Amino acid sequence: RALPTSAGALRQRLRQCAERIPEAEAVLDLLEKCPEHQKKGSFPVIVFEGLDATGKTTVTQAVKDNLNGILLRSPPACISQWRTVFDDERTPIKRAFYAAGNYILASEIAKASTQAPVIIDRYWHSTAAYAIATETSGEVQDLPPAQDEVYQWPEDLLKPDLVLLLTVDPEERVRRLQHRGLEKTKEEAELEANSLFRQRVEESYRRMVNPACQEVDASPSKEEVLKTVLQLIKKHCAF
Ligand SMILES: Nc1ncnc2c1ncn2[C@@H]1O[C@H](COP(=O)(O)OP(=O)(O)O)[C@@H](O)[C@H]1O
Ligand SMILES: Nc1ccn([C@H]2C[C@H](O)[C@@H](COP(=O)(O)OP(=O)(O)O)O2)c(=O)n1
Repeated sequence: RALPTSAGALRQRLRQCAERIPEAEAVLDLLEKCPEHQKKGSFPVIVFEGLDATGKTTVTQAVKDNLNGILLRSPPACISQWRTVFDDERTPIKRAFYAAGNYILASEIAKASTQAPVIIDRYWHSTAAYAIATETSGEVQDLPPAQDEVYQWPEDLLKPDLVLLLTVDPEERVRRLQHRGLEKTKEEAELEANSLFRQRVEESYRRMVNPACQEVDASPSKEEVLKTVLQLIKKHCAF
């Protein structure tokens, strides 16, 4: 399968292409500096997932301000300048890059969660959901069955305390995309053109387990969504 699900597997894949792609060597160097099996600090780690334009950037910023937290994202800033290089590569190499981003992010999370609540814009669930949706075609019924191991969290990757999946109804999502007009990744362009792909990504998010995502209807106003999210955090994360 295209998605490597351990640090060892993704390192091996990056090593195989490092001679041809110098950026892969650079990612490997950064990975090397991250100790394996990172442990969380005592502050909660809260992840926001969802399709493009569901409001992740908006709500993560607001939650960060509200909780005096630290905001992180996957892929992390230290490798995001190489994103365009890997987005143009074959699927297995591209997936290894995003997977590596999550492992590098884990060491940032470990450190930050000793200091303050950590809010994260995309993490493993995004890497998995986009990979699964890209490898299948057609309807959500054609996805791997619900109990398949592709929906499992990697054993050696730091787990968050809470994962909130933001969903908006399709009409509202198109409205938000149109209002924004930022440059989109190739995959996001396809996503817009192909609503079946969008459905497969969202259904894959819903099937993820250990930890599973908790779905939040992000169609209401920014204030309403923030209120709902803060209540969920209060309920699930004692701090
Ligand atoms: N609850 C909301 N109601 C209406 N518009 C919103 C809401 N949340 C975000 N938006 C707008 O929708 C667009 C996409 O939001 P953004 O936070 O960038 O999403 P993402 O990070 O998930 O791609 C932005 O123009 C943003 O201002
Ligand atoms: N942790 C992550 C984050 C993004 N990806 C991939 C999946 C998609 O191809 C894109 C989506 O990223 P994009 O830049 O559109 O995300 P935003 O909505 O701007 O936050 O990146 C990933 O595989 N793993």
